[in-house]
Amino acid sequence: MIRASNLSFSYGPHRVLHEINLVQNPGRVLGLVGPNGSGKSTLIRNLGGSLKPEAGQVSLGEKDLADYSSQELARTVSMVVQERDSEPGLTVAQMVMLGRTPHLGLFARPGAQDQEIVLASLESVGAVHLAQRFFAELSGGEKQRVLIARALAQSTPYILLDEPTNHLDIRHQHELLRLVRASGRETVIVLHDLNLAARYCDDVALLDRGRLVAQGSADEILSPDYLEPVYSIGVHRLAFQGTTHLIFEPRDEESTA
Ligand SMILES: Nc1ncnc2c1ncn2[C@@H]1O[C@H](COP(=O)(O)OP(=O)(O)OP(=O)(O)O)[C@@H](O)[C@H]1O
Repeated sequence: MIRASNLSFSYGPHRVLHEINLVQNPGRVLGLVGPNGSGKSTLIRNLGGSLKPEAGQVSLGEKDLADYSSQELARTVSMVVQERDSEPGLTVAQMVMLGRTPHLGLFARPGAQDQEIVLASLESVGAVHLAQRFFAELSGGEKQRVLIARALAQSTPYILLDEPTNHLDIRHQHELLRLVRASGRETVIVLHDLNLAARYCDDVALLDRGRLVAQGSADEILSPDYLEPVYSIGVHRLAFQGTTHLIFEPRDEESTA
């Protein structure tokens, strides 16, 4: 279980998260959704410990995040965030091996088991053929899959993903989210695509301008009542083969229709 209690966060003087109370329940994939700038990336970084709350706290399982050592934290939670600066000169295999670092002793070299885990992680994202390529030279979608493989190789009970489907083609978007669900890890995932959230998240938390508007089952939250005021767009729901699909209608079109 991941829990944020009364979490507030500011960049300098600008408060961007206001007293967030959020729970990822065991075994349930939690999606974070909300318009641009609503605070999703900032929140997920607070949940993973790369940003520290200004007030309130985060706990992973029974333990407060602030009580984890950095190595213990790296064995507990992996994060996939938007890669800004690629590590120069690293091959894909070396990049994924970085995920094993928290499990190696001081000065220890990766062993056969680490190599196997790296290979299995690359296999699971369909990227074995890229193993000897330089990471920096990959396409956006290839890089994204390698970053997921690195997080899987980290073998943590918790995984946090910030827009992991960014850059991926439609088949890889679905494959990736299926894989994340099947990995059985406690998962929080930022998604812009509300239809992907409807299909792959059990629960959804909706953010708007740094505040948590609502949290509940995906079915409850991904509905016109919650989405229309936050996104200022018409929302319709359609059931197709047992899955909810959302159809969006810009307000301008509505008024000119
Ligand atoms: N490093 C930073 N320094 C100052 N302000 C920041 C920084 N990063 C984000 N912000 C601001 O914090 C607010 C929340 O940004 P955040 O990236 O968390 O939103 P988001 O919901 O992930 O947005 P998007 O959907 O556009 O990716 C925004 O107003 C943004 O401008």
